[in-house]
Amino acid sequence: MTFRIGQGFDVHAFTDGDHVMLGGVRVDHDRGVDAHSDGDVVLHALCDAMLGALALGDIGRHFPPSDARWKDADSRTLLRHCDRLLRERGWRVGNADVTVICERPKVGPHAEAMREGIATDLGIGVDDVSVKATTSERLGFTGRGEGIAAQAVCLLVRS
Ligand SMILES: Nc1ccn([C@@H]2O[C@H](COP(=O)(O)O)[C@@H](O)[C@H]2O)c(=O)n1
Ligand SMILES: C[C@@]1(CO)OP(=O)(O)OP(=O)(O)OC[C@H]1O
Repeated sequence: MTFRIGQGFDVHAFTDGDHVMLGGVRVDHDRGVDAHSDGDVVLHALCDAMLGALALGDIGRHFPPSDARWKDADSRTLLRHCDRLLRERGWRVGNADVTVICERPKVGPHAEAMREGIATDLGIGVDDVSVKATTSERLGFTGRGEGIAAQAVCLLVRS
């Protein structure tokens, strides 16, 4: 088999705080997110896409919320762990595409920094990583500003 495809989705509720972690980048905001780790929806969705591509389960299986090791964990650590799992099996991410869904914060000004960090962690080119954003036109939980969501797809190729 030459290719594998995976998709991932993650949500975190907003809570009190002054920043959110998105794609490994600290983004100043008037809310934080409720999470066991740093609550980075971009990296969690991407990890799930990578794991899903090889039918390796999900991040809750690999990094259980019941495990104190992942308390306040930097999600870049989780991403690099998932990358190792793929590479041990002879695969790497060919390209990945992530969409963040929220009214605020604005993601666009931070998208390049996210792409660069993700590309570094995955050992691939920045042109192989896409980070985009959309509002949900004020509809639903993201539209009401109750939480933030991200979805990701990735293609795996033989390393
Ligand atoms: N959190 C967000 C949401 C959107 N953007 C950028 O704004 C554009 C327009 O959003 P619509 O939901 O009205 O389509 C979108 O294409 C993004 O470029 C953003 O940066 N951060
Ligand atoms: C990342 C983990 C780590 O314990 O916890 P959370 O930060 O709460 O994030 P979630 O997206 O719910 O994924 C589950 C866990 O693997």
